[in-house]
Amino acid sequence: MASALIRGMIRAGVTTADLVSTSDPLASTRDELARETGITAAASNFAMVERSDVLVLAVKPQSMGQVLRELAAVVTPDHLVVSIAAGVSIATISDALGAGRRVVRVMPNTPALLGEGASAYALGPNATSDDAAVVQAFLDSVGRAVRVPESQLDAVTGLSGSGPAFVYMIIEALSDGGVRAGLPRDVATMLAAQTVLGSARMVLETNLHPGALKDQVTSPGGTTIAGLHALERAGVRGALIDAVQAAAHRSAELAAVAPQ
Ligand SMILES: NC(=O)C1=CN([C@@H]2O[C@H](COP(=O)(O)OP(=O)(O)OC[C@H]3O[C@@H](n4cnc5c(N)ncnc54)[C@H](O)[C@@H]3O)[C@@H](O)[C@H]2O)C=CC1
Ligand SMILES: O=C(O)[C@@H]1CCC=N1
Repeated sequence: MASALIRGMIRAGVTTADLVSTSDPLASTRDELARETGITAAASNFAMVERSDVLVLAVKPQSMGQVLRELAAVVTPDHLVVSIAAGVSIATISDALGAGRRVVRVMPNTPALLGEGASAYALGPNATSDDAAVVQAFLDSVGRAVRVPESQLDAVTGLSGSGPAFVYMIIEALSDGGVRAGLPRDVATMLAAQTVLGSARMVLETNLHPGALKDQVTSPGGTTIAGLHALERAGVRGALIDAVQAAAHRSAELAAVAPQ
């Protein structure tokens, strides 16, 4: 996820490679990212803190405890700390880093790589309006971003954080449908992906309700209503609601198991 954000931000021109550093205990990971993007690889998290104003914590929730312990001695109120870890609360991060630390919690998603991310963020009690502006600009450069109360971030994680995987599965299944109906795989996958992309843009750019746009496609006694009936019989709406709810629930569970 960090790689997608770094590449997306440099691609958008909101920062330049010489202003970004990465640290990762896996030398191959940090060196490859540095080589491919032109950013600097730091030898340790400690070295990163010394040279940075904004620290983005992009490790697995299960690794956050260790990282926060490493950083506690060196992070000051002069740093803005941005966490993208699912399920790790602002209170957990603030408690580990010490009083007065400026913390923002973000839930991005991987299409940020292409400037099409969907992100939400919440401010910790010491984060300033300038910090909000920095994070908003950083996320706007890689897609759309919205500020929410922290209590909504598990729901965001279930919807847009995990959502790309749900959509990829839908695209793969639509492509299977095309193949089942006789199309070559490459044609089917292109048509499926472009149909999802175009439909998403229709929702965002016409501001019409998705149900109204659905009705525009659906002729009386036609092909679309036959397909919609099959989807309703299979419970697709319920399955997608369950998927988002399950992922949101898991995000809340990670809060309990994450940094110890
Ligand atoms: N993958 C996704 O679509 C999204 C992930 N996230 C969050 O982003 C975070 C990272 O997830 P991924 O990028 O998928 O995982 P990843 O496993 O691809 O990346 C985590 C990186 O952290 C490094 N790392 C481990 N311990 C470290 C330490 N002590 N110091 C510095 N680096 C360390 C690992 O070597 C690895 O390169 C997670 O907390 C996840 O919840 C949030 C939104 C979307
Ligand atoms: O699966 C995960 O835990 C991460 C968080 C959101 C997307 N991927």
